[in-house]
Amino acid sequence: MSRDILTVEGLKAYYQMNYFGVEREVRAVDDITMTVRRGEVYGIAGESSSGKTSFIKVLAAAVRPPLRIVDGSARFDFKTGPIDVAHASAQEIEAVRWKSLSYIMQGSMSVLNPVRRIGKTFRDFAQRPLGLSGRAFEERVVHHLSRLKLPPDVLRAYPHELSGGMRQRVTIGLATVCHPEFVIADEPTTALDVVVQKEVLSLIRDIQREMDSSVVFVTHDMSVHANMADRVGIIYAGRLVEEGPTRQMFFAPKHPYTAHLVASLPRIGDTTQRPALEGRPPNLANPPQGCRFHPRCPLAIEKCREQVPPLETVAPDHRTACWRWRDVVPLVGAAAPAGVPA
Ligand SMILES: Nc1ncnc2c1ncn2[C@@H]1O[C@H](COP(=O)(O)OP(=O)(O)OP(=O)(O)O)[C@@H](O)[C@H]1O
Repeated sequence: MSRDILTVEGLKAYYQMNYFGVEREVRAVDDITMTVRRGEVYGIAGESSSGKTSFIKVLAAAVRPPLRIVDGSARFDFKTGPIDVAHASAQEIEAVRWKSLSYIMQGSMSVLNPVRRIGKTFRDFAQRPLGLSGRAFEERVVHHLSRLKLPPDVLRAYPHELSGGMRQRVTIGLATVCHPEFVIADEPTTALDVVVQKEVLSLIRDIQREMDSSVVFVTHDMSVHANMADRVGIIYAGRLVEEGPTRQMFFAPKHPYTAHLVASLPRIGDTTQRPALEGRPPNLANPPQGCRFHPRCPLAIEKCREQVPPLETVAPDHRTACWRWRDVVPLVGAAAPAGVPA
């Protein structure tokens, strides 16, 4: 069995729309190549509309029109065999769904049917993949819920009868009850208050460790990455622009965009103005030539306007797509941002 459980190669997924006869293409995922290891937690960060959700929709085999896979592959190497979710049939996806590959979606209500009791939803999701029925199934679910600190009576409740934090734990329960090898989570704690957020994140981490599953999660909150991820990948305008071990990403970033994301985090006791990044992210229907970050980059030179920088390895496990990575000023020695372990 290879060390990597997921291998993404040259993946492109575009929204293809037709407005009154005019074709329009939004290049939300544009040539992403990366891997995720067994047992690893890989965090994906980037600002709004950079393509994070579109990317993980491909990984979660949840692509629906107008999003279409245009090129590349996303191959999982599960114990039951390999599967390229970018090209698999609905039946092949069905065979790995929940048992091998599961998805914690944005906003817990979207996955919970408001007119169905939680227990019924568990049955819909997990009974077939687990191959259990009756009492054995119920015992398994109740035991799993207890690990999530949820009482058995949630099974009789309707979603609206639970608090936001409980609903989110139910969602995590649904995504993990079959002990999947790979869990994908999209902003799993958005809309929760800080205390519940911490609880939910440590639950995901505990369950991941216990099951030795791999997790890919998306959040724009860098302090969550600092505390959860083994490695972090930064997406800018549909492309992976840097990835590396979490600590290095915070203290020795090699891409000016990552350096900006880290520098703009608040630091305890520091009241100086945070540097603002000028300009807006590019329109993905018509992205700029060369490096997509060049119109906003303080280090941009002529070459950046003309040539796309390849993702090159600059340190063990650390890759960046920047012609000027040697000139990116690291934050080593600076105070750790709030919420980031020093
Ligand atoms: N259903 C859709 N139809 C057309 N374009 C879309 C659709 N959904 C997203 N897009 C576009 O695709 C691009 C990437 O969006 P995506 O939601 O993947 O970004 P994101 O990084 O997850 O953003 P956020 O953090 O706000 O969720 C954006 O330009 C967005 O406007």
